[in-house]
Amino acid sequence: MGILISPSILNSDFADLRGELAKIAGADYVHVDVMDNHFVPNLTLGLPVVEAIRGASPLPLDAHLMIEQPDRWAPAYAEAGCASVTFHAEAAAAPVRLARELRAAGAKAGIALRPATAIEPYLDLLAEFDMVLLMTVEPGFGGQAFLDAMLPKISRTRQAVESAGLEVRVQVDGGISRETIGRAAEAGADVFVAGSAVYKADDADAEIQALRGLAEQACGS
Ligand SMILES: O=C(CO)[C@H](O)[C@H](O)COP(=O)(O)O
Ligand SMILES: [Fe+2]
Repeated sequence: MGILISPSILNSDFADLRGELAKIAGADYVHVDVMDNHFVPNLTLGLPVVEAIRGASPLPLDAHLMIEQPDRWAPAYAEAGCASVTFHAEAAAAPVRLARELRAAGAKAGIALRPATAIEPYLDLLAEFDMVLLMTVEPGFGGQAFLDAMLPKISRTRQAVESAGLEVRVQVDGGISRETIGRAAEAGADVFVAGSAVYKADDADAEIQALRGLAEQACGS
């Protein structure tokens, strides 16, 4: 299905979001980290800012909701025009019902797992989702080190997707850089969130293309 790069704006300059969005024109998505200070110990932005980002960038939005009660709040992100809405398995009361609501509202539905959450209970539900987001750091902050211990989970997820004949994307989020993207791609990830790596680079778009090249090389596409 091809490699997708979804830069996270978490560590960009929030005082100049329009300028920061313009730097990543060569990306496939804009990854927007919504944190509520309950599910994770950090507070970022919510629906009004997501709506403003949607108006300021032609790229599709990839919303990563690190919030409690996604069953109650997530559909509004689909209705606001996010192309993809991902909620955490640990916070959702009824993940299948919520995924169906997101799809009915016209968004792709994603389910995210913290590093310590096993993928196995969700494998029989894969057809309900367009994407599985495997966190490769503890959610809450950008700039953390990639957890190599997540590589077997990425492989098991990819194997399950393939053996079920599904077209579910496997997204990795946290610590993705030129140093780590190849290992994640080799394990089977095909959507890569990169925050610090992209926004710390002198040329964000060139960094996106470098990351894309390394991922393609690693998975032989
Ligand atoms: O969901 C996240 C944190 O919870 C961010 O998307 C992620 O950390 C991206 O930043 P970086 O590439 O710097 O790790
Ligand atoms: Fe994220």
